[in-house]
Amino acid sequence: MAQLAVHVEFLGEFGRLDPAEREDLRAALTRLPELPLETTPGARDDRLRTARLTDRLRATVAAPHGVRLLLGVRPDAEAVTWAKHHALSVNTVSGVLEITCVEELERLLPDYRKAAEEAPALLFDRMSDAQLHRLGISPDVLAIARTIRTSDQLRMLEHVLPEAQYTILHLLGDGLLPPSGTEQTYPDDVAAAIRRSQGRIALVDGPAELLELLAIAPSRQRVFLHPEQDAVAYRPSYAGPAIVFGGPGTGKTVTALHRVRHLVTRTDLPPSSVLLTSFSEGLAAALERDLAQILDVRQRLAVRVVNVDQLASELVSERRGTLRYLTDDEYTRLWADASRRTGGRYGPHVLRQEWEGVVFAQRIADLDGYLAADRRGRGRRLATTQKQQLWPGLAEASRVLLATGVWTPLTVADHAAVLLEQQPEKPFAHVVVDEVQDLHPAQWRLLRAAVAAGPDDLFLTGDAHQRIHGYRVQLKALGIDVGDRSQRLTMNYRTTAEILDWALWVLAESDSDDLDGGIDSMLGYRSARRGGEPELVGYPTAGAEHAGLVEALRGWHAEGVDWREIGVAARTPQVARAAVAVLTDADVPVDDDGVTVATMHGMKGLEFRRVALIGITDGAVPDSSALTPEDDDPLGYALDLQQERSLLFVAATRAREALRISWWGSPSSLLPRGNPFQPPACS
Ligand SMILES: Nc1ncnc2c1ncn2[C@@H]1O[C@H](COP(=O)(O)OP(=O)(O)OP(=O)(O)O)[C@@H](O)[C@H]1O
Repeated sequence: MAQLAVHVEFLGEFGRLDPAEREDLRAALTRLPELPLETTPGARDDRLRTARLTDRLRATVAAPHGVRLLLGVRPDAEAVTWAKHHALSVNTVSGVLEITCVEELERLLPDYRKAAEEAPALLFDRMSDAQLHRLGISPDVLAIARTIRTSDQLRMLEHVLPEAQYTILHLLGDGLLPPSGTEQTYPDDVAAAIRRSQGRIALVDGPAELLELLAIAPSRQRVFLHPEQDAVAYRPSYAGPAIVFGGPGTGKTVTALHRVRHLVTRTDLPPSSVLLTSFSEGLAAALERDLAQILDVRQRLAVRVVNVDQLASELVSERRGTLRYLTDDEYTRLWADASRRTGGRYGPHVLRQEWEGVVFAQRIADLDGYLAADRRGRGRRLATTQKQQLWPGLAEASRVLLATGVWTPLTVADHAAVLLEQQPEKPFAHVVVDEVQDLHPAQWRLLRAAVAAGPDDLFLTGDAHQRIHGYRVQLKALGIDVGDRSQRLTMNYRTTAEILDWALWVLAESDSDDLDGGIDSMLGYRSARRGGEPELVGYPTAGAEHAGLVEALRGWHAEGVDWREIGVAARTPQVARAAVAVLTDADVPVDDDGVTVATMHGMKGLEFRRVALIGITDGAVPDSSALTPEDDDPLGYALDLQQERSLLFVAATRAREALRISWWGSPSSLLPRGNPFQPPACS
């Protein structure tokens, strides 16, 4: 009987299916050894076959002599097209199996060549064909590599090129790999290459072992890392702080978890010497749960998982006893008072933003300091007289918040930072932070002070496009210099191409800051999967929208979607609460065993099979109370509006397979109309 094998890409896909679908497939896959393998007329490579699994699904299988390698499971016609367009080969340098979308390479080459003729410089100009060949670049990949102008253009080819070759080109393009190689070449023996590709392919003894493998596939942190993620998470050492960017669902959290794993397996570390943190309690709890799955008990002891506010509160209350925090109402009153101190010239929202984002962010103590302050990224420039008018309100806020013994999470973070800055011994040997885009400078100072500067001190992951708490920072100014240790993940494993494209369009502005004074572009983000277009539904009244929501959720459930796999997101807590009441009345479960209903802020870090965004109504989204008045400060208004887009973007990208957006009355002005995006041909 042929040797059975499974590609890890399939294990990832399998893990994302819902339990019922997994069960059906599991049963069908036990028959894989004896299923008839069909060739595809006109196929590029007759070793790529398909096998019918269910009425709707086919397996794609690589079947060189003596091996059956399961590559994926796709709807009938899609599987056949996939098998027709791809080809197998052996990497000449590493000897691993390669899969190339030959059809797409050939389709793109003429246009790429034409564009390259007009380009002043190309990405691999400084390397000879022989050098690239010695690194394992095959002739067909070389042909297209010779037309590439930028790293971003290369990223768009990620799913067209063989994985190992793409990774080499990607590292070369970013200057992370010296252009040396080897003369050794492996022969074109695909069966041997499969046996050699242990990192990406699991060999199994038979159906029983295949089932065992499928049983561990569903856990999110047990994914086999993509080479792009692996290179980042398991790099032996970084000379200083390192940062990883990536769009939603690109595996930043998974990569952060594996970095922690690398740090604790590399050397024996004392208990709690690695800090793994994120900005909210819920996110830290999820990190803690996921980490336990990839570390043994001894390794787990070396890691402290806690959110930034909790860490700060522990450090400060150790010295100051129980801390009294301002309530939300007191905080609102504080800004109303501050506004009065400016003679009502500036509103509470503007004062709060100016104090949190400039005065407190930069530890400014007096008017002279404020007049000299750098306000980059904070909206419009302020004239000296305007700053003088604002100052009494800002000084009043500083007096209450810094001198009266009441606290907010941000003032606690800053105080904790001061305590750690003064202490020569730092509490952690390594600090790993997820979702860094939402941290305030005071929190950054705390994290900087929690670990001595040096190799592998800070490992950061985030996405400026998902910033929903509005603090823009320049890391260098906060003592965190990432130098050239900034990397990007581009493959979205969560969302379908259709949902991602729609969400990117909502974002409207494709570029955002990269926390380092540069730009983080969305160019090159790709989805591993395809699905239906997002559904957009308008209703005449709020009552009708509620009825439509109940009907839609019941429909999803009837199609076999578990209630727990459905998320409903609203812009405000009031809209979310109204939805909970309506769903409860309609006997739709809304609790730990039911549908999750949350605000868009609360959706961060979660993922669901299907998501409904509700109340996306003109006047409600964007939320006018979150916007700086446009007349007061047009640039501040634009920044706030971008943040409202980011909120919609975050909420939309929680959906794995289906997204529904509804409103009543007129739709929100943030919703795109029509859809000019086409998903990539070769996903
Ligand atoms: N290499 C991989 N193979 C298969 N699945 C993966 C891989 N990497 C990540 N995933 C899956 O993709 C999903 C998103 O991963 P993760 O939460 O780490 O992304 P993220 O970049 O942190 O997302 P976001 O910024 O939207 O919160 C998870 O379900 C995860 O298991």
